[in-house]
Amino acid sequence: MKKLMVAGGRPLRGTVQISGAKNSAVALIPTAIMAETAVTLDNLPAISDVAVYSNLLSELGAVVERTDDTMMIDPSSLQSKPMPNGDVKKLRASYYLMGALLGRFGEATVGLPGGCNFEPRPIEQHIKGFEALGAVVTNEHGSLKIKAKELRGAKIYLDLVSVGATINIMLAASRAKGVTIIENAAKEPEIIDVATLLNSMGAKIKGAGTETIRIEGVDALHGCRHSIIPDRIQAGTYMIMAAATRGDVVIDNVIPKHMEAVTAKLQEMGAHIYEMDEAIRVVGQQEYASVDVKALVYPGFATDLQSPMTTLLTQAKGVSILTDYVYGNRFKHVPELVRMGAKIKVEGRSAVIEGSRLSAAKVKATDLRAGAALVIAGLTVQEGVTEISGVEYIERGYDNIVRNLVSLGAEVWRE
Ligand SMILES: CC(=O)N[C@H]1[C@@H](OP(=O)(O)OP(=O)(O)OC[C@H]2O[C@@H](n3ccc(=O)[nH]c3=O)[C@H](O)[C@@H]2O)O[C@H](CO)[C@@H](O)[C@@H]1O
Ligand SMILES: C=C(OP(=O)(O)O)C(=O)O
Repeated sequence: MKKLMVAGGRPLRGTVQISGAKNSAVALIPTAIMAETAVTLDNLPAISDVAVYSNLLSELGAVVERTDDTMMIDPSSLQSKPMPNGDVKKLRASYYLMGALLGRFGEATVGLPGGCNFEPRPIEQHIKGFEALGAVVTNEHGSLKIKAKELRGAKIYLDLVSVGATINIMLAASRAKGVTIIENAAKEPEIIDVATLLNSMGAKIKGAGTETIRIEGVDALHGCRHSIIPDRIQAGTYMIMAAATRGDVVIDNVIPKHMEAVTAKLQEMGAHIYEMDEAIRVVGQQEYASVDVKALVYPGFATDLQSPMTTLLTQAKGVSILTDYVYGNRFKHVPELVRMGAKIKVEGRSAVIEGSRLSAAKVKATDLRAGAALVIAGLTVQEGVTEISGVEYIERGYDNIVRNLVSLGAEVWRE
């Protein structure tokens, strides 16, 4: 089993380049299969979720060519075949194959998704959307079989704000007859990124990034070239790392607007932040004030940064309360941080975090962002080496994390 070793006590200094966004990439790759000609994606992150998705597309018969951070997807000979098991279970975003295959072929059979399972993550809103568009959905031995004689536009009011459901409905509705309106849609930047690609492919989508999205179905979609937006969660993680190690880091290739909730919280704690056009500099301080954080849907503080933020809050004076309104049980990092000396209690959907000194320990990442939280903890420890297992989770979403941290002066290696 691979392990990540972190010898802490060194302030991070220098510049880190942020790759394209995982949550965009894993939606844009399946979106590409709706075209009749090749789609090229630039600024692709080097993460395992992307590698797994590339295998899924090859399995379906697409030609996929990858060079550096570019992926060419030629889906002209792709077919809709059942994908009940195997790689679909390795990542959450395999659910986008449902909307993409349904849109292009009128049918899809896809196993229920895997990914980070920090709590049950139902997808009934996706199903409600497919059904509203005229599909019949059945669950057969853990796979969803989705079939439509004809997809028809519909008005769909989501019961809750869901990134996955919003994108999945956008995908299928792009090829439906007539107009679909999604109300109470998610507003995450990744949704705008998917709508931008779809529109470049010939779709007619308006309102992505607002709570009402209007999709006018079209008869066919074609290939194009698209550059993926920067990963705001990786960027936020490096911002938190810079603050936690009392370092001075320029986080480059970011959209500062996407980072506002993190920037505001770090400033409230006392960190100094300088925004540039496409970069953010974080200058850490020796002392931090405790703050309360509420993880919410965008533009609120991202739930995906909740675990990294938990670690930073152990470095503040006094008691901070961090509440996750998106995933109320996303606290698997807490017992591991407690092993490292953190004083944290979970109460309902909140973590109550008291400032404390962390020490090196053997800990286990059980999901992607829990892994990031442990890396940050390891970096803040003054003496000793923190040994983190479960590295495969971290590799799902952090592009070249070891190389990046080493270039910022950290002592981090794989074993
Ligand atoms: C691949 C990807 O982009 N993953 C992101 C996406 O996940 P994902 O798209 O799975 O998350 P959603 O936005 O759908 O989930 C938000 C909340 O709604 C609930 N829900 C969602 C759908 C549904 O049908 N029923 C239901 O109850 C979920 O359990 C959760 O409590 O958004 C999450 C919230 O920002 C992020 O943490 C994930 O990193
Ligand atoms: C939860 C996450 O990813 P996924 O939805 O792909 O499991 C994440 O990126 O933090």
